[in-house]
Amino acid sequence: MNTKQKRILIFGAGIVGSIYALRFAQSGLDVTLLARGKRLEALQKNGLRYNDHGMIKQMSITTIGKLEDDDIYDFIFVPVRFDQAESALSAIKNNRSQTIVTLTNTIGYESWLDIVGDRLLPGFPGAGGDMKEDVLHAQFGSEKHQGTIFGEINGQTSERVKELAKVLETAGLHHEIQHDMYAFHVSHAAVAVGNKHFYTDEGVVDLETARSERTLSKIAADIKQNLRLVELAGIPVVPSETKAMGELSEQELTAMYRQMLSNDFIIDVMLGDHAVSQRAEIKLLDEKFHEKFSVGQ
Ligand SMILES: NC(=O)C1=CN([C@@H]2O[C@H](COP(=O)(O)OP(=O)(O)OC[C@H]3O[C@@H](n4cnc5c(N)ncnc54)[C@H](OP(=O)(O)O)[C@@H]3O)[C@@H](O)[C@H]2O)C=CC1
Ligand SMILES: CC(C)(CO)C(=O)C(=O)O
Repeated sequence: MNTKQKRILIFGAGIVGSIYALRFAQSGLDVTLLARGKRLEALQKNGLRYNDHGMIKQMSITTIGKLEDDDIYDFIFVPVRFDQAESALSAIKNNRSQTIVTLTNTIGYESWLDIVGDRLLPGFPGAGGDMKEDVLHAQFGSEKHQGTIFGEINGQTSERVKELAKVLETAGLHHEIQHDMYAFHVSHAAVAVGNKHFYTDEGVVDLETARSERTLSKIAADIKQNLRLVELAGIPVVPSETKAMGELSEQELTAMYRQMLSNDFIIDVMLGDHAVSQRAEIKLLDEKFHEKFSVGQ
């Protein structure tokens, strides 16, 4: 079957889901977007609105609010937050599609496998951004290692892995087939949970506080400690860019984050409107990471 004839569902219309849906639709792929609540209403009323180099544009994309069991897709992408993944997968469980690609932070697959079995193909998004008043502000990573990362849990290059690579190629997207997805996810989470220091009980700290020595030195210390815990558990830190972060001094990591926080796009990703709603994900990921990898476990 031609790649453009493959049916693709994006289950979840947040930032990552919207940007993949947009790119797939722009590339002529057969994509459907599942949304809920106010986001569903907005998509049905205005289409998918997005920022393109300062101009607000709109794309019409087939949007649904409910997935029927016999509505079968070649790939269902699940770009939801870690704290939402189990309920999203449970909502897909009875659908008869065979491949469910998660684009979600995680530190393991046990509960997901319990829900959808070996239909699970874990991945990680190669895109990021923010959503402001229902307008998507996002972009894909510009390097291969920042592309869409995916792979079978057993590391094999299965037919569906090859087919997914073709879909991403058709959409002109960087991607990397990862043979140790678990190591990738755990390594990535070890770094991502450092962002907990950007949160307060009310929301997100301001830019000045985020860039302060006090905040960044806590993030740097956590990242080093977390990556050490991953290695102590006998898990390789991947990719090499993440491993290299663990080898930097705390001062170097602090300087790296300060530099990142001088880029408007990264400021939006880490401290923008969406970061506020991501608090629950980072908190849960941090808790689960430390339950699993604390010294002595
Ligand atoms: N945004 C970014 O810059 C980056 C994100 N990531 C990771 O990618 C993953 C996805 O993130 P992101 O797109 O930002 O998250 P969002 O919160 O923007 O999107 C998740 C979307 O999924 C919807 N959703 C969740 N569960 C269901 C369900 N059961 N039924 C229907 N819709 C559902 C949510 O709806 P509702 O709002 O109603 O809950 C929301 O629209 C996360 O793990 C994140 O850490 C990784 C790198 C960068
Ligand atoms: C940067 C962060 C924490 C925010 O979206 C993220 O989700 C990630 O890279 O894993």
